[in-house]
Amino acid sequence: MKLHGSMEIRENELYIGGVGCRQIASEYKTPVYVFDEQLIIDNCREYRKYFKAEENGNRVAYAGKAFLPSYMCRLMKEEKMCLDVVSGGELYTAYKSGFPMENVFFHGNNKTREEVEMGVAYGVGKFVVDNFYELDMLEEICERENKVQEIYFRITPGIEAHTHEYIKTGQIDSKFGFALVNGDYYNAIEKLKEYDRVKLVGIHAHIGSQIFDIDPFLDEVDVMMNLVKETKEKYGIELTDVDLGGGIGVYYTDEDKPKAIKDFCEAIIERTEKTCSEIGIDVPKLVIEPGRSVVANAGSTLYTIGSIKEIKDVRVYVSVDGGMTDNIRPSLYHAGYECSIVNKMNSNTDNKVTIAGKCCESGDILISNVAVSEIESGDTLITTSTGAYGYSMSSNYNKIPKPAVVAVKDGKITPVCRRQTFDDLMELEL
Ligand SMILES: Cc1ncc(COP(=O)(O)O)c(C=O)c1O
Ligand SMILES: N[C@@H](CCCC[NH3+])C(=O)O
Repeated sequence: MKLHGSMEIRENELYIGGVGCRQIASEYKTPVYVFDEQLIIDNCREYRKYFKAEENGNRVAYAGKAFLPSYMCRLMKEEKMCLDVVSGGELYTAYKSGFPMENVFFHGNNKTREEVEMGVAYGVGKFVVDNFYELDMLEEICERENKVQEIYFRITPGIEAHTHEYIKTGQIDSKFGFALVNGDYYNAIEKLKEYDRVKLVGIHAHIGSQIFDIDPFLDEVDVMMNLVKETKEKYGIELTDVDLGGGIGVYYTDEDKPKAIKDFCEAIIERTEKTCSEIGIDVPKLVIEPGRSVVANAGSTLYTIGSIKEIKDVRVYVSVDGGMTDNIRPSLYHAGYECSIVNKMNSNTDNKVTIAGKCCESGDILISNVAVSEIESGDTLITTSTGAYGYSMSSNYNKIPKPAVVAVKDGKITPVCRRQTFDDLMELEL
């Protein structure tokens, strides 16, 4: 198992942020998500530095869909990050946490009237407008509220990225954005002539998630810069901002070969400058929206092992006290993970087992055929890289309460979210 960020082994036991994993498990019970705060901070600083946030005024917007308790909103504010939100719930969390609303990008392919009204009332920096329905509604609400709203158009650039079918977004057949091929982007620009409350200042695209190859991002840069030029020439509209979305892949298992944040940012900036100079336009302000690459490796999940079932000549099922309710990604995307027993870090064997969850679904398998040390019931198992799309996609299937979340740094544990109780699960019932 690869050690990320501040992880270290002391006398055969795994420590994160200077805290022993057994201590966390015993104080907070299991399952529990553990976040390495310093690693989140380091990732944000790396992004801001190499994306030239200070130097060029480019912006790095953390994609809150990956993990957004108010703890993250506060941390992102401290780290001078912007925020990408996609729903009223995320927007509300940011607002209540005191996140500066002018640094919020409001996404979503079907924002409701209530959400659009909320965004306008809170004063979000940019609406990333996805479709004609939203554009009309936003103009009408801004007119009523006597406000002017800066917007980006989300476009579908027609770029195929190599990633799981469910997390591709940039291809032509997509529910997101105004397509270029069918002329919808140009029709949307024409529509702006009738409107004076929405002000188009930029374009946005997002080609998918968990992408390792930089080339599709560079193709995206070219499409976007050419569109900036065309929009100016055809319509006289000066687009000052280009938002390239998120999607940079991370390490889950040794099959994944991610690019360093530095290399990714430098390649994007270099290509933008080159293309802009070739086609003769000013370099716009760039925005990127990383989610996974900010928090995935910083998060881990601790479980307690219960039943161990050996089916001779077939498989050994090792069941934990969580599963698809706290990590849906293996069932949904066949995502791979690594694991270890937290107090047997130096004693791995070749014995292969399958780590199963406790849900009433045969597909509730967290990791298949993984080699771990000798396992006993009661051991604490860690799965790493669960920081992105783990807690945020968790559910109460089988009426299983959501785990607690803690952050660790410099030997201290900070509670982030409390564990749900059975009473919480009945709270909505009338
Ligand atoms: C519009 C948009 N921006 C940013 C992201 C964040 O992507 P990732 O977590 O892969 O960096 C996503 C999710 O794929 C997205 O849909
Ligand atoms: N939730 C997905 C990624 C979707 C990204 C959001 N557009 C995952 O866990 O990989």
